[in-house]
Amino acid sequence: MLQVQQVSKWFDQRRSVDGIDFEMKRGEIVGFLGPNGAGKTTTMRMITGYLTPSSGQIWVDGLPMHEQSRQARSKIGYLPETPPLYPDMTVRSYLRFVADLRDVAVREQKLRISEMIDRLGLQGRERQVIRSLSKGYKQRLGLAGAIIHQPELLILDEPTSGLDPNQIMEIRQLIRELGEQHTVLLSTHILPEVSMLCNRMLIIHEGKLVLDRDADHIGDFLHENFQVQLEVKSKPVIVRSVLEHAAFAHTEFQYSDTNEQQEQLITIKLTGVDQEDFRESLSLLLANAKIPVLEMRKEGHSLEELFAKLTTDSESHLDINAASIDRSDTPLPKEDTTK
Ligand SMILES: Nc1ncnc2c1ncn2[C@@H]1O[C@H](COP(=O)(O)OP(=O)(O)OP(=O)(O)O)[C@@H](O)[C@H]1O
Repeated sequence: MLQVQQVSKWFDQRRSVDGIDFEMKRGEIVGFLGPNGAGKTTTMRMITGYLTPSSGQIWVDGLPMHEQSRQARSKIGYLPETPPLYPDMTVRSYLRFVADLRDVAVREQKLRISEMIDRLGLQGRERQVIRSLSKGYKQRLGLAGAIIHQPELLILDEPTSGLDPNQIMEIRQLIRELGEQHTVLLSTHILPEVSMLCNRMLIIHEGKLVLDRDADHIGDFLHENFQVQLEVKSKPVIVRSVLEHAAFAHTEFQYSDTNEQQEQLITIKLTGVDQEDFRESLSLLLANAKIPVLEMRKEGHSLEELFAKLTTDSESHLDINAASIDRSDTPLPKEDTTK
């Protein structure tokens, strides 16, 4: 669906994107991660034809962007970080305007606009002026505008940035639904967002692609053992006696009252002996011992951890050059934790 071949972009004397090379297959939802200024937006703008690469080539569904830009662009829907909305237009008039711009046949426009309004949950707001929409609804409208011409490839630049938690959940759900019909490339700063929405992740750092990997295997990449944060209400002495003999994890306890016989809130960090999920064994163990669990949370990996690993450890087990990206879908060998 998309081929990005050795693409670079120079601004004045500075190279912002440096030899990026990747492909996307039809139906994939790919997360594009990177810190501020890494080159995500610049890469996305080149893919959408808004910027011309200084070198390298881009192909969309077999169409070369450098030769058949108009046809290639017709296959793409693009939602920039700030959607290009006109505040004085109404929702419906904006969609009609974008439909015209995107060459949707006049006879089809009415039906297509109604479809967008239904699909993006904009019912009842057709006549509302854009400036009075909430940020979440503006984002829905931006998405509607991005897909009104039925593109095969959808490029979303930080689609949840600046939204409140409820709006974030709603937009993520919409992206999941859009992913059923479109190939999607979405940029984000949020690592869990990639695990939630994407089946693959690309990481860009200082203009170079440093990781291209199946989204399920980020934990494997970090060589991290499974971790759980637990909150229970009990006597520390009881919880210790139950958990300290558990073979699957090591424990770290935190509680305020030093009297071990005093019932209290106890926070426990459990680190597995390997990457296996031990939550089921843990629940059974606690249930058998009649220890009330107030919260059990799987610990995630932060993007900061991942970047730290990529940039500081890169020499030891990851080649940071775009030419030798690790594109393995199989877990890397486990780290020897006995050392
Ligand atoms: N039009 C431009 N002229 C000059 N430099 C630019 C231009 N556009 C981007 N850059 C520079 O290119 C680099 C990459 O910027 P880009 O916006 O692509 O990063 P990003 O990963 O999208 O960052 P963010 O997450 O902050 O949006 C930055 O150093 C930026 O200053």
